[in-house]
Amino acid sequence: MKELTNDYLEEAIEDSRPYAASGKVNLSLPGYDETIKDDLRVSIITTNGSCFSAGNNNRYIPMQSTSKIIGLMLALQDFGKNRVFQTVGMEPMGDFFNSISQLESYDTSKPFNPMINAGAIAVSALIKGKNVENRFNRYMDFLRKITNNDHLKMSKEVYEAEKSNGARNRSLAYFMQSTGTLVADAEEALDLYFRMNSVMMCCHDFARVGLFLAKGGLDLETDEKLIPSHHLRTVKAIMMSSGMYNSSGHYAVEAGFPCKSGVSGSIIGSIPGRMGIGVIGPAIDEKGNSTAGGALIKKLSQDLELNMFGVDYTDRRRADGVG
Ligand SMILES: NC(=O)CC[C@H](N)C(=O)O
Repeated sequence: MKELTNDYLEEAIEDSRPYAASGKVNLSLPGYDETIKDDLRVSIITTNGSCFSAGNNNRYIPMQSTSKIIGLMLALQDFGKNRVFQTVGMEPMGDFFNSISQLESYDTSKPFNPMINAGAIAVSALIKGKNVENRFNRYMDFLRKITNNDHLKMSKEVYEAEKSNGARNRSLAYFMQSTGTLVADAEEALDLYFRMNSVMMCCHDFARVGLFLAKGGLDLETDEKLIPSHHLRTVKAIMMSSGMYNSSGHYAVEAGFPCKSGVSGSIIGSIPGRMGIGVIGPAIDEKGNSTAGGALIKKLSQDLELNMFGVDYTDRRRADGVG
């Protein structure tokens, strides 16, 4: 096993950076262009509080789909598991995250899971509050506590881009309104969903979210328990089965811990009882996952023996030049 140090992470980044070449930057996001294609950064925070990081950018990027795990936590808090999973399924979809056809084919009363767009929009409708503003404030309060970062905020530019590029998400929302799946008005659910996607975070913040899930849902400053462990377990299980969209099976095998990606090139990883990982690598594959970031996640799993299903000693011997 490799030792987790900043130097090790710098090496791991250089090994993984070439994978950016096979990805594309999501040009619909403000500030995203080819010049950032090779960016790669990682932060790791262990449950005993040690921080490690590497990469030469300290970029704040939109959460995009990594927001789906925060929305799910709030909905679970507000309504409990049974009610949430009456609205949204818990099964992997095996198709693209914004699929329209799958919405009708599985069970017309609910989307496959909360990690795809339709599922997250349905979950947004469940978050309590007297209006969108109030619901979003609850989201931000929770997120600021989780990350211990009071400065987090939404980017207006990203939010405007989400709205103007949101035709596909509107189709999903209005379809769900027609079947009675959405418990709020479609435009309101979408507005909250767009805002949640547009919150800007840095790599350290993403790692903090992973750590929060890994370390029992504690406020990192006060040790106050912010969410019951059984909800965290649900969120991590759903991340494992669906967090990397239709590559989730691949990541379950090759990384072996819960991850959630976003089309901004963000990945949150959570290794229960051990650490949270945040990765930023803006070039993504056709499924919406960071190519260099994904390679890095898999490398970290192997080198640091993070696979929850057991360590592959053959790989270790190979890495050590034995056998
Ligand atoms: N996969 C993602 O990160 C999806 C977020 C994107 N803004 C969308 O709604 O389609």
